[in-house]
Amino acid sequence: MTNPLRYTVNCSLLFTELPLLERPAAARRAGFGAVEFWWPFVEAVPPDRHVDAFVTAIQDAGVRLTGLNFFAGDMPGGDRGLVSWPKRSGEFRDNIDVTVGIGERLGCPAFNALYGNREDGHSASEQDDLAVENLTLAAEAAARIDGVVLVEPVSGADRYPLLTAADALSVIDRVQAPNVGLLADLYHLAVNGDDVDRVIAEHTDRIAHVQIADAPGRNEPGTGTLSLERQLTTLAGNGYSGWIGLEYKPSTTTVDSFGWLPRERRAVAG
Ligand SMILES: O=C(O)C(=O)CO
Repeated sequence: MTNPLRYTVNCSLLFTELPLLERPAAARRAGFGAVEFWWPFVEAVPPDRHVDAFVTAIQDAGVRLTGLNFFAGDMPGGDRGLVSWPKRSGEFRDNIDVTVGIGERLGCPAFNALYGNREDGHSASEQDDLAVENLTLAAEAAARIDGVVLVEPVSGADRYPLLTAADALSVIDRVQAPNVGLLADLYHLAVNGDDVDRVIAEHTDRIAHVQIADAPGRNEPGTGTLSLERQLTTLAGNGYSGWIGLEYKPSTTTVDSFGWLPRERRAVAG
């Protein structure tokens, strides 16, 4: 790839060969200077010692944390966030200060608030109204540390209602906070049938974070049919200067899966 973009390793999908706390150092050894994580604990409010161990692992590795997902429920079990869930909204609210607190300790600027699947017994509008309230609370907390809250269209979850960039942007418009932005995962958008080139052409200014994987397969770039190199170059040309999250499932070992990205381009300063 020949663009000036900055890459960050998603240590929830990469380096899963290793215990979670060893992954930041492994990313550093592979030549990267930045990592991102899905919520790294099993509960919304983990014990302080678990939070401290996570913070220390990142500090000791000498990498920066560029993104952290809020608690999103049981992800392996199919949950995709609590933001719009009436029954578990309290857990999301309790989690806001813990997540932003970790961000404050590590200088992390971006927090991904997965929206939540549709739930039986609650109307879509009830869930959407709750999501706006919760995203507003999250945005207020993140603003205290100049952070941004991300809203992400996701594929592969039958009852997750945000599939396209337009779906996420309509939520963001309702929240009306300046620090809520689109997480454009080029893999999820493409798999959901969105017109990724058009999203980039029309909405680069609303994209607060980008993630990539190739499709089909959600493996490293070059394993599928997506035009990731061209799309990242266009994003950069349109003024996107944020991080690119490598959020793919390595088709081989994690270290071998970085073959597509020359080592000298892995840890760009800044
Ligand atoms: O659930 C997923 O696949 C995600 O990308 C969450 O950030």
